[in-house]
Amino acid sequence: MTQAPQANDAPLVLAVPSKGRLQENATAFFGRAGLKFVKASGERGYRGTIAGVEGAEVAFLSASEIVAQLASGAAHLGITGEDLVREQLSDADAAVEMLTPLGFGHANVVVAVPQAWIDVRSMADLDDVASTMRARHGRKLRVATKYVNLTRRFFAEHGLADYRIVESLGATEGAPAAGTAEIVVDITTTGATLAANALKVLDDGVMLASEANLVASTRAPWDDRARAAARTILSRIAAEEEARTVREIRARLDLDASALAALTERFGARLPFGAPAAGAPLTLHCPDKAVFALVEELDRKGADDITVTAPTYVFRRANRLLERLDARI
Ligand SMILES: Nc1ncnc2c1ncn2[C@@H]1O[C@H](COP(=O)(O)OP(=O)(O)OP(=O)(O)O)[C@@H](O)[C@H]1O
Ligand SMILES: O=P(O)(O)OC[C@H]1O[C@H](OP(=O)(O)OP(=O)(O)O)[C@H](O)[C@@H]1O
Ligand SMILES: [Mg+2]
Repeated sequence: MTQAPQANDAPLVLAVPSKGRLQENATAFFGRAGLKFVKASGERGYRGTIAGVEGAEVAFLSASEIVAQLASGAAHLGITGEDLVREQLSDADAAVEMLTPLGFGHANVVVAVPQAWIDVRSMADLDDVASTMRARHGRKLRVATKYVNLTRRFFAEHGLADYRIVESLGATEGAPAAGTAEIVVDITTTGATLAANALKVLDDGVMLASEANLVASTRAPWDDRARAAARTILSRIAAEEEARTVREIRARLDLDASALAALTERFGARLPFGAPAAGAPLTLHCPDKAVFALVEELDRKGADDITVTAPTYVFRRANRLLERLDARI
């Protein structure tokens, strides 16, 4: 049984991107879940709280610092890119639990070569280039990247060994033109930066398809107070997520139990409030994709006043996010 949270327990630390590509989307994401950040004044805005949530502190950090704080246990929960988790943590599966992808911050980590290399389309072709360079000129292929670990792993999987990494912490795509490397490994979304630098992605050169994730630390001090705050936060996030993908359908229609069961089964719907009493309206929750097919079926069965709404939140006892967290801490 869980104890009542103690006031002197450590609070939950939620790490949120404070700059860069993920910041705006992360704040909007929590906002939709009814979680509003309040910046602590006088602390230069690096710390804050969540309006109406006891026992939680917000740390505003860069996406990469968030990974470090989750790994050390200084933060309990954080939003960051999967690319950074995979790059920065060699023991990601032990240190953190990826609770859920968030549907924003999509970007691919890719191997890109000069467009002028018209015969080089695959990692196997690149391997040939690297071997030839080594044999003919005694030089190793230079790869500019900040994704050192992901690159080593991916190249090893493709049996490519004749290369050298040139660590790059900015303007990586410019390295081939500047003459500091032959090829690059970098992150891309639109491909505009690669194109502007006359680079192309190899056909099998997508190392990782990344997006922003809600990530939990297994090493943070999960006192009862932090657990209680996590419960509040994750139940709101799950309630918003469930609501976003569900439609509520109400209708005037009398069906017997077996017809109702067949209907819910066929459309992946639920009866959130059970079978209606005689004469009472029928209420269904169905996946948004199934809504019109279900409406048409209700119509065929003689229903009237079929009313479809999108709920704001659906709080359910079964919470996938909490279950994932509870399994790890
Ligand atoms: N087009 C993109 N380029 C880079 N990162 C992207 C892109 N789209 C989404 N991301 C995600 O955003 C994360 C943070 O990148 P961003 O460049 O915004 O951070 P930053 O705080 O500016 O850090 P840095 O100074 O190291 O770039 C990336 O690791 C990746 O997960
Ligand atoms: O495929 P695209 O849509 O063109 O995006 C890719 C570019 O965006 C990122 O840089 P960012 O703007 O974050 O600058 P940074 O290198 O200073 O992080 C990334 O490092 C690429 O250079
Ligand atoms: Mg950046």
